[in-house]
Amino acid sequence: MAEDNGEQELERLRSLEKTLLLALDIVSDGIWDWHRLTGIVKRNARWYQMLGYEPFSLPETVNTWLELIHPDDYPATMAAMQRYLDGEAPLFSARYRFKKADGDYIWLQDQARFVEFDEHGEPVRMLGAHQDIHHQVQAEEEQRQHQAYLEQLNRELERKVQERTRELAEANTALVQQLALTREQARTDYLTGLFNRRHFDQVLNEQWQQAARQVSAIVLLDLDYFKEVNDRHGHQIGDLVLQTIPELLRPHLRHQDLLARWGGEEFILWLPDTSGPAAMHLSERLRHTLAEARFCRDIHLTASFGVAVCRPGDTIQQVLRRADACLYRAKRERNKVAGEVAP
Ligand SMILES: Nc1nc2c(ncn2[C@@H]2O[C@H](COP(=O)(O)OP(=O)(O)OP(=O)(O)O)[C@@H](O)[C@H]2O)c(=O)[nH]1
Repeated sequence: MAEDNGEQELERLRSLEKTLLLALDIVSDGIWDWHRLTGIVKRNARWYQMLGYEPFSLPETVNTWLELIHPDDYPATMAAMQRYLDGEAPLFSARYRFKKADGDYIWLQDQARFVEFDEHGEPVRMLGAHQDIHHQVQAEEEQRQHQAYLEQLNRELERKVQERTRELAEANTALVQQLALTREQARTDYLTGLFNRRHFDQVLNEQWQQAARQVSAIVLLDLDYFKEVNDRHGHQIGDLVLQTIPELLRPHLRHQDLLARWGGEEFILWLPDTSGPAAMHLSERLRHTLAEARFCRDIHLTASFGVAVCRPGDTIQQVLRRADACLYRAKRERNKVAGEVAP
């Protein structure tokens, strides 16, 4: 009776194992079954089919497995197995390339664990399942390459954007510099470096209303007999002399005084917050300075000055006309400062 029960139990277990193997067969592409004591490794027909070998054509040993693993994946696979054997992992799990019958490799996912132990608890049987993940790995690799390509494109784009931004910034700086230069040139007399007549007019117009509330003066300065300098020494020397004028005048001026070339050998000064007598006094100093100066080629030169005071209600033109009239008077004698007769 007891024997019968034992037989039935064995039969039940065999049937259960068959069922489990069938289930494994469904969820995997190949099953391997390693008996530790004999060293035999059984592989099912699907395992051979997956790899393109004739069913059951390879030696049923562990070496068959070891020889078919791609050399590059071998160390990591062995390390995974060692971790499981050492109890560091709950099951053996590794992903590696495996050689097919045609010599190509396919990517496999291999998972296994011990399923039987002897009476001392030592494992005697390991059951494993192979999964063909070749397409999945290929897709992952393609995805990785695509991602790397996109990142490369992105870096390239960023580099180009940076380059373009730098170029634009440089172009912008050059433009700003060019604009500043053009503005500077537009208001500067090219020969003397002084403000030109246009800029003098502009500044005076801008500040006139404010200036009209305080006393100020305009001085016209015209070099005497300058034609003779040109005639005797040539136009280039004449230019040099004209270029020297600002250096001689500037030391006597304040920063708020506006000096400009009015045209030819004529200069103009606007002296804000300056009374008539103060303007006359300054003009005398300037006249004296020019008369004392020695220009190139030991040229002596004098200048005549017309000084007009800005009164409340005056227009610029009125003051300029008066300064011109004074200059006209000074020119009668030359090397002379003429101011307005007090009304
Ligand atoms: N070298 C040079 N000469 C200039 C320039 N602008 C004007 N002149 C000269 O200045 C001279 C002015 O001559 P005039 O108007 O007769 O006056 P002036 O000889 O100074 O005589 P007065 O003003 O009457 O004392 C002319 O010979 C012009 O050619 C310039 O930029 N460079």
